[in-house]
Amino acid sequence: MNAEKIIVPLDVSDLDSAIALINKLPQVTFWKVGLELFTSTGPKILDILKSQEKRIFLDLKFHDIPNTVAGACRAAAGYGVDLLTIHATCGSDALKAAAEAVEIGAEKAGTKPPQLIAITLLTSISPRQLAFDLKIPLELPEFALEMALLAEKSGLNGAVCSPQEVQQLRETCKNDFLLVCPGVRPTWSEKGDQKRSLTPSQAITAGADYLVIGRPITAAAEPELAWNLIVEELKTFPTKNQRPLD
Ligand SMILES: O=c1ccn([C@@H]2O[C@H](COP(=O)(O)O)[C@@H](O)[C@H]2O)c(=O)[nH]1
Repeated sequence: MNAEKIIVPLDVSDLDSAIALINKLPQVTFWKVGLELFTSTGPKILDILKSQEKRIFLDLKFHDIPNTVAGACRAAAGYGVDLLTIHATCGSDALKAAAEAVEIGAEKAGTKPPQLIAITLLTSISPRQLAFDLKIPLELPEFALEMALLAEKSGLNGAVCSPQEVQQLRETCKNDFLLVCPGVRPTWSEKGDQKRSLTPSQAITAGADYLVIGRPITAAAEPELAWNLIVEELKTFPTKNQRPLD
């Protein structure tokens, strides 16, 4: 079912707004908790989502030295979430330490380890910014691919990439390497700060396992209508990669 491949971010600042959004969109089975909500309200939202049997993407995008990311991953794995993020640019030592830490943290908490996925390059970065701000001397698709391969080699379960790079990653990485795409924009929505978008059907056709779609749904005048339009669009595009998380 393609609707289950859509992850909606709870990009709000307080619990009441998060609960209101969850109640407004009961069809959503997979929610993302990110930096804003987790920093302002802590892990309470995870219990709320779990009590409603929702799947959870804890998108904290860890970026630090190996010892520190390992500690953070051990703690986050104890929450029993489905997906957890770390930046690939932490480097292989930190990625390996993080991959080991989620297993340890989950075992200690008696829960299933999250799938640890690496941010390859934020979808808000343009090729020009990669070259001139970040001074990375590679073409953007090559850099994203290298980051995904580093994550794969370091024992991670998948990567976060823009829909524009997902086909190349799908063709190069192992079949069971999860590819999660934010920066997805239906034709009728605004791009905002996203620089490397494709439409939901293009992203799925290119090989994305999951799409993260926020403002086109959550900031729409009628979020449920926006959700339905996206689900309708995806119905005509059978998925190549039927890989449920469990
Ligand atoms: O490279 C990345 C990594 C994470 N995100 C997150 O996805 C959502 C996208 O929200 P939209 O409203 O659909 O733009 C947001 O929570 C980001 O933190 C990303 O956009 N790009």
